[in-house]
Amino acid sequence: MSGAAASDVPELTLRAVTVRFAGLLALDAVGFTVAPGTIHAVIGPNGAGKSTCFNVLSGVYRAERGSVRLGAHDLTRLPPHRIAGLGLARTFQNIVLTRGTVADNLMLGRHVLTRSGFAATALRLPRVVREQRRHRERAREIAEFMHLGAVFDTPVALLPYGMRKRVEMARALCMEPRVLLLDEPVAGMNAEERARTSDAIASIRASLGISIVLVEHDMGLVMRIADAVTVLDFGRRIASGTPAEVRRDPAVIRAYLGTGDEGDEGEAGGRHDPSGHGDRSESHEESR
Ligand SMILES: Nc1ncnc2c1ncn2[C@@H]1O[C@H](COP(=O)(O)OP(=O)(O)OP(=O)(O)O)[C@@H](O)[C@H]1O
Repeated sequence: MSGAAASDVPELTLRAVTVRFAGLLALDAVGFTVAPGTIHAVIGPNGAGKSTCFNVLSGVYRAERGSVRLGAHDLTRLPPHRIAGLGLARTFQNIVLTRGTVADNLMLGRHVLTRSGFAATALRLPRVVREQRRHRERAREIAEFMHLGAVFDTPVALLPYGMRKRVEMARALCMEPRVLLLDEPVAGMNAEERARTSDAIASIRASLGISIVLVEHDMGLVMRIADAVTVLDFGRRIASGTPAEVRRDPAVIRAYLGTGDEGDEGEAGGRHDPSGHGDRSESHEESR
């Protein structure tokens, strides 16, 4: 499937981003760069600041200090719809679609790109009908690409959980983003759904050439598909590099296992093995 030309995908850069909630430093001068066309994972134990980072990138939270840039554009003070309009689409961790068919949900994603105004749409002018048809064709193409072609006209409520999460990803792709933010895309999935979604993410990068920023607790997935990893702990960037580099970084191992003192592991709830051999995805399965 065709997507953004590689030259269209700009670098995404966070510089010294600081976010504070009533005195708590959720992000403390965090910076990293997402190279065009790469999968960049942001990992870290619970409460490390990953979601806050995503919310700053998508304009939901505003940085107290620092900046976010997408190529020539300064996103730091822009509202979410302007950021989306510049080509940054996101999925949400806890949203499970329940309404409409797959096609309806994907067409919502096309809404950002629709030119016709309310009156023209209500009057069903020929050019509006043509535009709608074009959007629907593209939505179907994206559905096929995400292995959802067979259920294009099926109500999402009838689909299994893993497929609904893929519909959400397809909806974000329907915005024709240059950067896709995926917030825990495999949380709650069983092993088969995880494998399918992981393949889908890898083919988005390979076929569309867009950048992907990924927050994920499933270390196996991160180690398999990420090109670069930024590790946060208590709001600070403690490491960055390739998956192989960060998995053997002593600061990362300490962060995931607690202080390193014996018997400390139990207390460090939510701290997991960054090696990718044991991950907490099993607990997600239990929680479904
Ligand atoms: N809206 C908010 N108001 C107050 N504190 C917040 C808010 N959002 C996040 N925090 C706090 O900021 C810190 C970072 O939270 P954040 O959700 O970004 O971490 P996380 O790495 O995404 O964690 P998890 O893996 O559990 O989702 C935590 O201490 C959290 O309690």
